[in-house]
Amino acid sequence: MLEHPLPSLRWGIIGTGLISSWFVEDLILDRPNKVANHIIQAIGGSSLQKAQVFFEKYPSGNNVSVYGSYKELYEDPNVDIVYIGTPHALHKTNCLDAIRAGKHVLCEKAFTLNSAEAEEVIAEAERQGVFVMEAMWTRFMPLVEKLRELLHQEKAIGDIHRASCDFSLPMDLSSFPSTSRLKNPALGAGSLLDIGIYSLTWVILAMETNFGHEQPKILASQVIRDEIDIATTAILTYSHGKQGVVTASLSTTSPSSFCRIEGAKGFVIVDGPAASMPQSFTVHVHNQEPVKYEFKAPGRGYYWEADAVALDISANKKGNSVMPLTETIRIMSLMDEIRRQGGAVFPIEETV
Ligand SMILES: NC(=O)C1=CN([C@@H]2O[C@H](COP(=O)(O)OP(=O)(O)OC[C@H]3O[C@@H](n4cnc5c(N)ncnc54)[C@H](OP(=O)(O)O)[C@@H]3O)[C@@H](O)[C@H]2O)C=CC1
Ligand SMILES: O=C1OC[C@@H](O)[C@H](O)[C@H]1O
Repeated sequence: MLEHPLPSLRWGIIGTGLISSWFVEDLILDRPNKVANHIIQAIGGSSLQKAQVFFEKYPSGNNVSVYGSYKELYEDPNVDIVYIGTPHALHKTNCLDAIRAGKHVLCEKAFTLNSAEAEEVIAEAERQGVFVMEAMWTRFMPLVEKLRELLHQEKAIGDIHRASCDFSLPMDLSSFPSTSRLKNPALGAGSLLDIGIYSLTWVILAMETNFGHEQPKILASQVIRDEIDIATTAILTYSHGKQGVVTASLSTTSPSSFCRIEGAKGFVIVDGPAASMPQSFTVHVHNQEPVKYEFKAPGRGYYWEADAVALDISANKKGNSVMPLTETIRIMSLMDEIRRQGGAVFPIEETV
């Protein structure tokens, strides 16, 4: 019998910072049971020197084109999809430019600064007939798939009543330059879009069998310092008294047990170095021995989202079912509401 070749995707990477390096390192990993081939076709930086340094530090093949502008990368006919690893405030423009050049797009979280920007990007992708997805990589981890199966199909802890998740990462912002994406409000800095988005995602993964079936009410508070939210707390209240508690802070450190999900018959604790990187979870059912599920894999795990994208594009899909575009818009709207109550405003929003 003839074997079908694996789908192949030729990636153009824009932004030569931290996440682009992690993404490239994972994509070029030699790993077992691959479902797609990922080719790093091009690297685009804001200068040729930055792109060259990135390429030399993370060598990803012999035929990689190295560009000193994003525009050149968008115009490269050998690039199928653009991976956007730039600060939040640039995502809208970077997405629109790539999409208008006819490229598929995988854009880092948070997808844009707000839901209006997300809608604009998604509408343009629809018009151009290209694939687009927010790179919320944690959703694609086998751990999350197994956890959701246990919570929502098998009802391992019965009806879920509450979930709480924390992502806190102490940052000495005073030591960062004002140009840092983690400090500069004009680049979309703040606890919510950078790390609170993971806490929000976990609460939604735990509480919602069907994403967006019910829109929770939000009660939120933020601590604003030097024009950015350095801490965010939001309570999501669903009908029948179910609640989710979302926390994020740039002053404290999350516990390794960063998420707790409570149901009528027991609870689940999720562990890992951060809410973005879960490694295990333990199911505690009343009067039974706890059961621990551990997940080990090579690298960091960015290839799962990349594999999903490759399979979707080879099937001619324009969006993904694990991170649907409607869900990206809804997450951005929930964060809009959290910021409306909490007080975080991005400079570009003050002028509209
Ligand atoms: N999924 C995950 O696990 C993670 C996701 N992220 C997300 O990735 C994105 C980028 O974060 P991260 O890699 O940490 O950021 P970095 O600051 O490390 O890198 C961002 C890159 O964007 C480019 N860039 C373009 N314009 C600017 C500008 N005005 N200021 C700063 N950089 C600029 C730069 O590369 P160049 O100049 O060469 O174009 C820069 O190196 C964010 O959306 C963040 O939320 C971040 C960390 C982990
Ligand atoms: O997505 C992220 O996860 C890890 C954090 O270090 C980073 O700031 C954030 O962008």
